[in-house]
Amino acid sequence: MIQLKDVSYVRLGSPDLEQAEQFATTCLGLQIAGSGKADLYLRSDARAHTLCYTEGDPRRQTVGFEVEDEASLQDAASTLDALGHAVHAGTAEEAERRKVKSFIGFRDPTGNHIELVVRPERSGRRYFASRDAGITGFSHVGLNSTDPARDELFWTQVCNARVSDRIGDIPLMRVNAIHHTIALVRAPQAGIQHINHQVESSDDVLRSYYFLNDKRVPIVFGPGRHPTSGARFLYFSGPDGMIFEYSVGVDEIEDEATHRPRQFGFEPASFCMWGSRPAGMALPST
Ligand SMILES: O=C(O)c1cccc(O)c1O
Ligand SMILES: [Fe+2]
Repeated sequence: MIQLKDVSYVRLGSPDLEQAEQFATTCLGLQIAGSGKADLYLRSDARAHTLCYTEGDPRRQTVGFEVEDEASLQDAASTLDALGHAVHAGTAEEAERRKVKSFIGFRDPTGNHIELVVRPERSGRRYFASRDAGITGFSHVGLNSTDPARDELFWTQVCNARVSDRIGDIPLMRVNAIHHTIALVRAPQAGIQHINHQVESSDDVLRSYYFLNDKRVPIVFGPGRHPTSGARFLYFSGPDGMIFEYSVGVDEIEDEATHRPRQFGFEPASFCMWGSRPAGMALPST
């Protein structure tokens, strides 16, 4: 069994790195952590980077998850290989570009690009936001799934994710005590459905709502509150149509051994207990 420790980073292709940098620094509130030939590194917490824009096709989207050590990585490679997933062993140069010791790449059953990494770098300097959005860190991703039931089995039975709750057939899955690190969302093709950063307080969520509105950044859902994790949230869209979420107050699962996933209906009230409706997001809006 592959044991995921945490989500590490997202890599997003973008045809326009300048526009991506502008959005990430002046709207989202990330910190530039440097740039390579065709890479823009961004920080949101103590890690050396949690988001990397790389020049290219915006359909190239990758999520990296941390595993314990080199031996776990080799075990993971064998497990995936035996299950018929083509495994790419990251080269030294590729690992350097990801600021990790080593990694492997593969595709989940939907075709999402996933990387497993060992020893992702942290920074000795504290994260210093380019705009004070109140970000405390990169926390979870929504992943497209062409078959959520099949993909839930992959993430839970092969990667040791645990289902915290379900909305319809969408599982919210954890890999540690945090309510969820991976949410699957039904979609016709692979891709990252949203990228979540935690913020410090509800005030930050609402402040950003007004700030982003002023900046003409499209708000696609919220401000609202998820009945599942309990988090107050705001979703808005960024470069290349990527959706970003701020949220605060995500529950932790107190007792790993006894927690049973709750089933919520696939309806608006399951996504927002305050009555906010998604606009331009693949969620039930009526
Ligand atoms: O936080 C949640 O519970 C949640 C629920 C549905 C969709 C999401 O993106 C979430 O983060
Ligand atoms: Fe989310």
